[in-house]
Amino acid sequence: MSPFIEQRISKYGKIFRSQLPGRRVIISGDVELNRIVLQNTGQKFKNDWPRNIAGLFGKYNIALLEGEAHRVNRSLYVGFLNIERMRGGLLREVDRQASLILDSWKENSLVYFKKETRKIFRACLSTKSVVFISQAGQYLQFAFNTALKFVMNCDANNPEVDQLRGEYINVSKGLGSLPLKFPGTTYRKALQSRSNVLKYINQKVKERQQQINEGCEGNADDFMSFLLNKNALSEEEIVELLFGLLFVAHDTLSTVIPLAIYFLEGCQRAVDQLRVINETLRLGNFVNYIPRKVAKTIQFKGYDIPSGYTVLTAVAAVHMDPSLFDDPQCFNPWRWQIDSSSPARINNIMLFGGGQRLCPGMDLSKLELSVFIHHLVLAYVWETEEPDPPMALPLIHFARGLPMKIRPYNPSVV
Ligand code: HEM
Repeated sequence: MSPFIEQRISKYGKIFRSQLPGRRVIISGDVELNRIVLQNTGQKFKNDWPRNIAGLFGKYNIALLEGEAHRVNRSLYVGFLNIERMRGGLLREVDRQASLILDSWKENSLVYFKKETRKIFRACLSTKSVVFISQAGQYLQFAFNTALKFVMNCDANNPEVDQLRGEYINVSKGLGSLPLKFPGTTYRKALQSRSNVLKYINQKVKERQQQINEGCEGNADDFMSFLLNKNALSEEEIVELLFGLLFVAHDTLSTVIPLAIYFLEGCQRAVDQLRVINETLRLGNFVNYIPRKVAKTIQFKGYDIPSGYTVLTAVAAVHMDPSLFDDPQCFNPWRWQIDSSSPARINNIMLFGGGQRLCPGMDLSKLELSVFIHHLVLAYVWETEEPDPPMALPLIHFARGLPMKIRPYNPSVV
């Protein structure tokens, strides 16, 4: 078993209550309880958000909103990321961005993401921080550029894009740091970067609002125009919403794409059939657990689940549960085939949460992942240069940036 998979299993039991005084938390790796909790409660542990996350996300972030404010924000996300837009402009954009990245890979070259990343982010990162983001490299570029286009119609060749991406990397590092605001701390840098990005977006929103007022908006089918034309939120809320969407839309996918590539290596049948998305999401366990506040006391399998407690639905434990998935440590995309005798069931996959808070980016994520992998397997054959398994500390990263040797795919040779 790879250390990555071991890490994801060993952290969780089935159901247990935190023994620490004052911590009203139940951690659950039980599929049934997690399904009940995710489907029936939308409430999060609002006031208990770790301070670094609350500070960096801001008070208008959808994950921190409750009640009516959450409903309004969520309906805007869902309204924008609809199926027509996905099939039309979004699919074209994802396709274009994936081709741009993959066309730039040269015959027999070693795609060493750490180096690429160093080049891209030289201006804003220390050597130490390169290790942190090294897994992302070109995937980060792909996911970020795609997101930037549909969030605020900004092109990758815009000179401000590299700078903006660097600022977001700082924000991402801040999420995993201690909330210390002393000069030089990771958290302080992250707050500064958040404020730089907000200033940038604010400026763009003002420019766009003016264009709309003057009737010369052009045909930008992006989230910014969508929000401004809806007139449902204040300018401050719009800026925060754009900041949040840009973050979540690239931070997630730039990690999940290299996970798919990692699991696919040495699994030629899977590459041929490309039924890998569900299996990558199950085994990659990008999200550890999803929190919900218990609304009403219940008894469950001999456990008291008291009102007011937080249940951490340990979705990774469900995904690795041998009673739900045969040989759960094994990357086996065929378990998802309809005629498979294996008990894999799509509703046992909880990576995107559920109920009132089900991830609105779920379909877009699967689209981006599929299109990128589709272009990759049609254009190239790859092997990793040396073992570089993913590690979760707790954010997932590849220590060496998953260096790969690639050559063009030639069906008559392979
Ligand atoms: C593989 C990629 C992704 C994974 C694994 C993922 C996972 C999740 C999870 C677990 C939640 C919490 C759901 C809950 O509380 O029940 C969530 C929420 C959310 N996600 Fe994603 N996500 C991904 C990509 C995206 C993308 C690409 C977007 C935007 C385009 C996005 C936008 C959101 C938003 C706005 C929420 C908050 C929903 C709410 O609180 O109502 N996600 N995501």
